[in-house]
Amino acid sequence: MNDNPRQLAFIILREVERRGVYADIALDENLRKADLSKVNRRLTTELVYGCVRRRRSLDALIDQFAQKKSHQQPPDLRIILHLGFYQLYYLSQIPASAAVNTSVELAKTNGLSGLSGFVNGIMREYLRQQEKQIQNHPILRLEDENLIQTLGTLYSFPDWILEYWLNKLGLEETEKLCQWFNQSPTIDLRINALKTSRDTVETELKLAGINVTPIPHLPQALRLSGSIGEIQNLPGYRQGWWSIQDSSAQWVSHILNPQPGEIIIDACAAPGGKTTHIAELMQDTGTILAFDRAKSRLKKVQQNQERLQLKSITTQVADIRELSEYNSCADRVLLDAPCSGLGTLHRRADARWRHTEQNVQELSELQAELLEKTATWVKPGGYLVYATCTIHPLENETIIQSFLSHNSNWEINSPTIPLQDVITSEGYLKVWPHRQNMDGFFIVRLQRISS
Ligand SMILES: C[S@@+](CC[C@H](N)C(=O)[O-])C[C@H]1O[C@@H](n2cnc3c(N)ncnc32)[C@H](O)[C@@H]1O
Repeated sequence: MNDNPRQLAFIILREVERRGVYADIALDENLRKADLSKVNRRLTTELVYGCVRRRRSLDALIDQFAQKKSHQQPPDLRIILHLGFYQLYYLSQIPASAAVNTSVELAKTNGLSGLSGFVNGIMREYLRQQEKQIQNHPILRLEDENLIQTLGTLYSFPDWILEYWLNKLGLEETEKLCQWFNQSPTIDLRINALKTSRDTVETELKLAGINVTPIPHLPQALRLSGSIGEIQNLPGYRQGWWSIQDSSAQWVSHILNPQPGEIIIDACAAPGGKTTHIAELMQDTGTILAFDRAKSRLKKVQQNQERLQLKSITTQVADIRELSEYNSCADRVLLDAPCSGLGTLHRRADARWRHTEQNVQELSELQAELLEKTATWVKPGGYLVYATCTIHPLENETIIQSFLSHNSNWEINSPTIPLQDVITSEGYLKVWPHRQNMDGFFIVRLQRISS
């Protein structure tokens, strides 16, 4: 058992930085084993996600105050300095003395007693500089001559992502997007209209002391803010009144526009956020085939179907590239494609460091292959919705343009929705997070106009 949030954060960060474990998985596993108060759980979570997200900025502080560069420091010491600087630079509620003393303690308890004086010295030097700091001269020193590196140091993103955003959005919007991705994510609910109404859920949540606001233009969406506690304990969860789903993702099934009684294929369905939405929109009539190659994730589709008390979904574990049946048999197909998730960087602290231009390219090839395959399942006159939670064109526009260039029997069927400013002239729905205040998304509806 570990009841020290900083020591636990150190252990988790070591798993993330040195063994490559996903931050959310390492955090969940360790929090489950630990015996922490609610306050200390929150602090551990903040420290882990904060240090992972701000790694580049924290390294820049080490580079600025130590003689050796961050990557030359002993790996455990670097983690301890990240934790210390994160508290000093980003967490105003933690007294500086507590940040320094606990970091020194961390060095001593983790086999780095000989370097505890160095930890103390570097953090006190930071505080001395901070005292001297004049307004408009931030303590984090920026290399003004290179804009991408300046932004990278300040907002902690890799160069290749910043370069793309700068080209696409310009400086002002890029900064807004960086700031947006560096905040903690909000939680949106999608109300199960077959069980209850949005007003009822809103009232019940407010009675339970939760801050909640309806989201404009989306009839089933509510946004929660502030302290929420365990999701499973919120009113209506066990009764299947709602699911957690970001507002952007809720647009996908509305744009698919499934009709009662139809045959729908959800090609990459797990864990079932959109599959269950489709079933709800179809009044739970008709047939929904939900495929996914990940067996354990597909189980969640079944669990969600049971909790929401739906019955029209049939699941099948499959790599869809290997399915030979289903030719021209579906009224509508949803391809919610595997993607880099570059529109949801605020949700996964380490995602910005895991992806590379190379792996976006590889994903793009897989997406093109999945689109060719799933298009064969649609009846003449039927629809296919292609969606991703990335804002990278290689995974979005490029895939669709290439598909249309050699499939003349398909065209874009531009959706009419109340939020018309997110529909481009080509008919794509593109959500930029900092503009619409929701996850970044790309959605397009295609129609098979002839056989
Ligand atoms: C974006 S996620 C789907 C999210 C889901 N639609 C939802 O709303 O909950 C993409 C999914 O594609 C699945 N996948 C990737 N390649 C696949 C393939 N070749 N065949 C079937 N499923 C695949 C992954 O296992 C993953 O669950």
